[in-house]
Amino acid sequence: MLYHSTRNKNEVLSSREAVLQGLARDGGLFVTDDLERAQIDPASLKGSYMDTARRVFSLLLNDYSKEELESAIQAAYGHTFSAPEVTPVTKLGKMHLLELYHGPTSAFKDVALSMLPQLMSKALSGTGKKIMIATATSGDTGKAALAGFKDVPGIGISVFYPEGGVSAIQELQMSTQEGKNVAVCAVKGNFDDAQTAVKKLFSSAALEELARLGVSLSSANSINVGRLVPQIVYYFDAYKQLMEGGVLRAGDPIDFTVPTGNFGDVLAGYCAKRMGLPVRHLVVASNANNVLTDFLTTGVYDRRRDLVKTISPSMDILVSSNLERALYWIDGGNAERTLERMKALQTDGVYRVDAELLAKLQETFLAGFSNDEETRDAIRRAWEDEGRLIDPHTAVAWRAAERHFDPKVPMVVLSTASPYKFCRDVYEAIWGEIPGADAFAYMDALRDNTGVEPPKALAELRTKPVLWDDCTEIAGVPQYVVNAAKRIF
Ligand SMILES: N[C@@H](CCOP(=O)(O)O)C(=O)O
Repeated sequence: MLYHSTRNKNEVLSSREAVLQGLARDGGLFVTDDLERAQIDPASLKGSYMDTARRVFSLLLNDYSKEELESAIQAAYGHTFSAPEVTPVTKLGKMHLLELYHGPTSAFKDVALSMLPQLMSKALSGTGKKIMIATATSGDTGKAALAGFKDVPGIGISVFYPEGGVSAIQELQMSTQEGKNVAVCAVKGNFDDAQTAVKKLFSSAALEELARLGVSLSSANSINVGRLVPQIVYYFDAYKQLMEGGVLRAGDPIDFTVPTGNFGDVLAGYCAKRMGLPVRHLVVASNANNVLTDFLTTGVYDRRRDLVKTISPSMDILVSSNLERALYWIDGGNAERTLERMKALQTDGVYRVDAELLAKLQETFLAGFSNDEETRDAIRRAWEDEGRLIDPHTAVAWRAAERHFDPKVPMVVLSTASPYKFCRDVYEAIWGEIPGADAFAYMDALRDNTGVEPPKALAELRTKPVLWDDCTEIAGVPQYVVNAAKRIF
């Protein structure tokens, strides 16, 4: 399987090269034109999560050897997830919940970020190369990337998160990170600023400075194809679990609702569809930063608005990077038009797609958004009516799913994080404020009121020393990465 940029087809890379490089030189994202050749018959889905992973990886990452993939899969999923199914499907009222938060850092990012370090290490092996990873996070990717890459030989990682723009627990997860090859820094700006700064690194003087140190740059965000591929697995695996549970038969349609920020997770569902999974609709669920709902309704992508801080901070994003891949594919693989749109987004902050392309997008992608009040209401209803404790991002998705639910087609809501990452907002949504309480008092109160135990790694944060309190202006991101590389290598 070969990969090239969404913005031009001239630079062609193998999957291991694309994984190592992260982002194309022209700023585009790596895509393959051969998804339709990578078919998986739903009737053939059986066995464990690792069996499903083997199927998907051997098709999309076929320049890795069978032995390399096997050892990566064992390391990623053999013992790191607390659920035997890795990503179990459970019930939430008349819908299904795909629980993606049983990994080491309690967010769906663990599924891919347990695998990406394996893929990078194997691609690096024997080359003598060193890699510096720069990652922007609105809360979840950062910690999962730090945990995944901690002390991986030949690889360093720096993570940038918006100051005051993540939950207290998310910030502590990152600021207490140990490891000789890591760096964690808040930025004076929002996630979009951080992500733009990281993307610009790939065509900046910092790239040359890193090269002089013998270091190449890469990314652990979902712009890296090595993040996207592992996320395709759980769509197939959810379908398999529903077949095994007698909810559907091979070939029956299925709908998914995905809480969406950078569009990587929902795009993985779209890839699964193109690979033969009978996905009918993918509901794109947003919070008050509803740029995607507007786009999928009107065809106008307009980021010229203020970013709103919400109780679902991981989705506080206005530039959804992976939409670029969806547009490339759905527009028939047209790199020129993708480039034009992305240029317009960069220079004018807006682009429009024509009615034909909008109609094609709407065949698969539906949309819906919730403000914070509606999100709190959904968290409370999930607990009081269904006995399920859900995090704010899952609550946003559940509300959007309710709006698009069709009783004839199973609806799977992606549950992307443990409610304990957002214990204050989750508790307050159900029982109201505890005056003067800190995040851990809310964690305890949530456990006492629900009987649901917090993940051990989150509970242990209360005694961990803070190791990182760096903060930089956005303009300081390149130098921070270079300095981190000098320290690490
Ligand atoms: N929601 C993300 C933002 C980055 O998304 P990614 O999937 O591209 O890494 C986060 O929690 O950091």
